[in-house]
Amino acid sequence: MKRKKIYIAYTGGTIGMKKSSKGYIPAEGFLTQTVKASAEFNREEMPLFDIHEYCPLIDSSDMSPLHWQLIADDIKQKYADYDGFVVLHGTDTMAYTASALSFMLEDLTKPVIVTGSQIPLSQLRSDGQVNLLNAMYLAANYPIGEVSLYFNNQLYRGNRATKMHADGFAAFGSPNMVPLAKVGINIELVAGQLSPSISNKLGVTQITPQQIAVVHLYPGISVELIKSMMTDSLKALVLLSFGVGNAPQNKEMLELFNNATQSGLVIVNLTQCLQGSVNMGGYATGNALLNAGVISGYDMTLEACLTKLHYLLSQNLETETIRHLMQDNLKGELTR
Ligand SMILES: NC(=O)C[C@H](N)C(=O)O
Repeated sequence: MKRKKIYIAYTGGTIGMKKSSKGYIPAEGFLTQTVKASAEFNREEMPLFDIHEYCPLIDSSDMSPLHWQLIADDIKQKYADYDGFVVLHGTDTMAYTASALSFMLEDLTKPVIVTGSQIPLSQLRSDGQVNLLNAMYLAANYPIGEVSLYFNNQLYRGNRATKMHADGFAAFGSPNMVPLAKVGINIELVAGQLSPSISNKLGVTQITPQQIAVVHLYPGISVELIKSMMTDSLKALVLLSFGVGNAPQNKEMLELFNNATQSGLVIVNLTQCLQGSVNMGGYATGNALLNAGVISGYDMTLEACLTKLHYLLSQNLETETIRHLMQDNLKGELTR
């Protein structure tokens, strides 16, 4: 059988880093040489691959929407030449990039798997080798036509994943959705669907950086503080509320939200809880937000919500359309 071809977009992250006097920093050429020289990656059962090393390689804390655009455009340019794509990325903002790509890549039928590691390949006990090897293997043999995130034996939907552990190998979870696949002695497809037909056509929606505020409510939070964030250039505000979407019944705050939504600000209600969904009909404290024009983010992760807002706000859509689409399931990012 013809060996599949995988394109590896290597953007940076711990996986290819080396020690320096200031801590780990990206090391040019190191990962590419290591992987190319490794017998394991070149076994017959493995796909053929090309690695495109980005310049400069970055720690993912330095990622921005401009980088999401670079990665999406890169995949589009190479789309017809490869069977699948692996994006090597730092773990810190990996879930944001995976979510952003899931919205930006339109009519995707080939697998795009984002992965990385907690310990660099250059160090003892690195998780980089298994993560990359499995991601490449899955991209070649389990063509799930969506953006996913592979880490520690689990393949998650990209826009459902979130970083859960700062220093453990099980760095990611998907609190509101079962994984697409589990990797053990056998590979088990759970929610993942193999692409019924593969096409070489791919669309990319251009995104631009947007002014979006995130307010994490806490008992006694000052309304003045929230007000200070609501400048004229603000396009959207994500409210991280209590429980099923509740907020203090503070008249001044509700008035502030009401006036803001009436003048076109998109306010999305997400729960601070890691699992479960917003239901503003559950309590009077949530209902008051609904009456102030706040919309539900259902069970989206913050990463999915923020990147979806970037995606929609970049498209010259009417505010009402954005509000409507924010509450629709566009790429499997929410359950309703
Ligand atoms: N494990 C990692 O990759 C963390 C690193 N700081 C990054 O996100 O680039």
